Amino acid sequence: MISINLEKKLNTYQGKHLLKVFVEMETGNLVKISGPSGAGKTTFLKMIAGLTSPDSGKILVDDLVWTDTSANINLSPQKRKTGFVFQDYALFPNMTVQQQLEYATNDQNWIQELLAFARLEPFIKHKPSQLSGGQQQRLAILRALAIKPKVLLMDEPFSALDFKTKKTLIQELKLLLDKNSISTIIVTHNPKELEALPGKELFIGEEE
Ligand SMILES: Nc1ncnc2c1ncn2[C@@H]1O[C@H](COP(=O)(O)OP(=O)(O)OP(=O)(O)O)[C@@H](O)[C@H]1O
Repeated sequence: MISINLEKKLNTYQGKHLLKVFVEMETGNLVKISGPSGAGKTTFLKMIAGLTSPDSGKILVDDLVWTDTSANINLSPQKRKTGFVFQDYALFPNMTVQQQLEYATNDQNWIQELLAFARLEPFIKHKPSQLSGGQQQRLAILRALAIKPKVLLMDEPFSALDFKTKKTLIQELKLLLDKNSISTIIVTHNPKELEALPGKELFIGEEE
């Protein structure tokens, strides 16, 4: 069970805005987060990853406390082991497909399994600029999964892709998540595009 209850005052160009989110999910399930631009969706993911601190709140992951502001607990990003897939992929431009995965894990069997799953084996010697948008996004997902994350966080992962590539990738992601039972939180502008992925939907909107 994962329980996340966080509050943070955001400094937006329209003034202060209170981001307040409560979500509970079974381990291995998926939650889809949507909401208007600037609502704090990315900030919410960053607080889960430990990259930004909340003003108050608690994060519990399988009985382990990641954050508890009342007890002054805030685990480092390394200790949380979250996988983060960014909107712009954030791949290392000078590393090949294989090197990006080896940077994340030493487990060669797991790397081979991931590469086979994403059909990227023929491209292991390629750098990101030599890959299509869909292949780059597959690689970004594989790299996040390579560390065998406790929670996979995805920030608008499909927004840069065309409709057909998006649809194929979402189907692939569904199989991968089902097979490996990975708890996933995915942010989208457009919840409709994630219809094929079963999971709770949560809207982050205006609070104050
Ligand atoms: N550490 C922080 N402290 C206070 N405010 C912040 C912090 N980080 C971001 N913000 C502000 O919070 C607002 C929301 O940003 P965020 O990127 O989380 O929104 P979003 O919902 O992901 O938007 P988009 O859909 O456009 O990506 C922004 O105005 C930003 O300036």
